[in-house]
Amino acid sequence: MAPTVGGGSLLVAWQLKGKNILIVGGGEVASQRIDSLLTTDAHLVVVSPNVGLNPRTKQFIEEHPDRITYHDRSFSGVEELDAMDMVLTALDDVELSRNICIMSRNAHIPVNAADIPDSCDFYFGSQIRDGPLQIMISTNGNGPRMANLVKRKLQKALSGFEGQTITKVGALRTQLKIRAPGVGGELGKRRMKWMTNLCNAWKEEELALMDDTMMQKLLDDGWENDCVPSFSKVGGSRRLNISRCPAIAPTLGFFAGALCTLLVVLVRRR
Ligand SMILES: C[C@@]1(CC(=O)O)c2cc3[nH]c(cc4nc(cc5[nH]c(cc(n2)[C@H]1CCC(=O)O)[C@@](C)(CC(=O)O)[C@@H]5CCC(=O)O)C(CC(=O)O)=C4CCC(=O)O)c(CCC(=O)O)c3CC(=O)O
Ligand SMILES: NC(=O)C1=CN([C@@H]2O[C@H](COP(=O)(O)OP(=O)(O)OC[C@H]3O[C@@H](n4cnc5c(N)ncnc54)[C@H](O)[C@@H]3O)[C@@H](O)[C@H]2O)C=CC1
Repeated sequence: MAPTVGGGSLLVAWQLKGKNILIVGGGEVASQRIDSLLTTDAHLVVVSPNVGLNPRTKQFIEEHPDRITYHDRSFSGVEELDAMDMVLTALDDVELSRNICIMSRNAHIPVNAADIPDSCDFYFGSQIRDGPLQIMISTNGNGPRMANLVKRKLQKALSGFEGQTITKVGALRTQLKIRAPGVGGELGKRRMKWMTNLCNAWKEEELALMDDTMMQKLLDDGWENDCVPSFSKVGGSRRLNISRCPAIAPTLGFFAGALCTLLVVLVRRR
């Protein structure tokens, strides 16, 4: 398809640690919102009568009393928005949802209403998470179910090692920044070039297998001499174990199982 200019939305990884999020409603959709927001280290305030709570919402409230403040009542008015950094409605009452959107906008607080796309400042999307790797699939309001189906396709294309690989690369970057501190300038350029070369040169599993000793050697022999040594040169061995993302591994396991079955059938036919 031809690239479009306009009509899209900005895809960002919104940092919400320590922010206050108000969720009005406690049903099925609210439970999905809570699930997504708990990953962000935000503080959640849920306002919803207990009778309407979905079992998962109830469970989240019980399991995370330090992260979720729960008010067993109906939405009481604009004062609920005080000190909020974000507002979400997940209600079976579209009029109330619309009013909360208006209040939030007047107070300059970003708002999402699950039932009124036109009133949302941002949309949720289908997500794939593996450690620090976060992939969001958005159809920009056109087909939420389609977002879920595209996610399944993408999950099959992933190895399941990406999360661990990125975690290790992150640890190496941190060490490199300690060894060669400073922002920007020639040093910054050199750091970026070296990291790019390493990520390009090593296989994904090799990066995932990096341990502290290998990182030390990489920095001593590689960074200090402005080169990228091979995996084996810094003591790497493929016999070490790497763990796959459980959400992705079963897919691979299924295909491995299917392949074995196919081989057995072919051998028996002969
Ligand atoms: C605009 C948006 C606002 C927002 O929620 O931020 C919105 C709005 C609405 N969704 C509705 C329906 C459904 N939503 C889902 C599922 C998801 N909806 C999600 C996001 C979004 N939904 C935002 C746009 C995202 C985008 O376009 O990419 C996902 C991706 C993320 C999440 O919610 O966390 C999550 C899948 C996560 C996953 O499984 O991976 C399903 C399927 C299912 O439940 O399996 C159905 C039924 C089938 C269908 O309609 O497709 C209706 C009622 C429509 C009606 O009455 O007919 C509205 C309101 C309207 O459209 O008027
Ligand atoms: N964005 C999305 O992904 C989707 C959106 N929807 C829409 O989202 C809305 C919510 O859907 P569900 O969570 O399935 O509904 P639900 O019926 O499970 O939950 C509604 C919740 O709102 C609470 N509530 C009602 N009046 C309230 C008030 N005055 N104050 C505080 N809480 C109040 C109820 O107690 C209940 O917890 C629906 O309008 C639906 O059309 C539905 C599916 C997906």
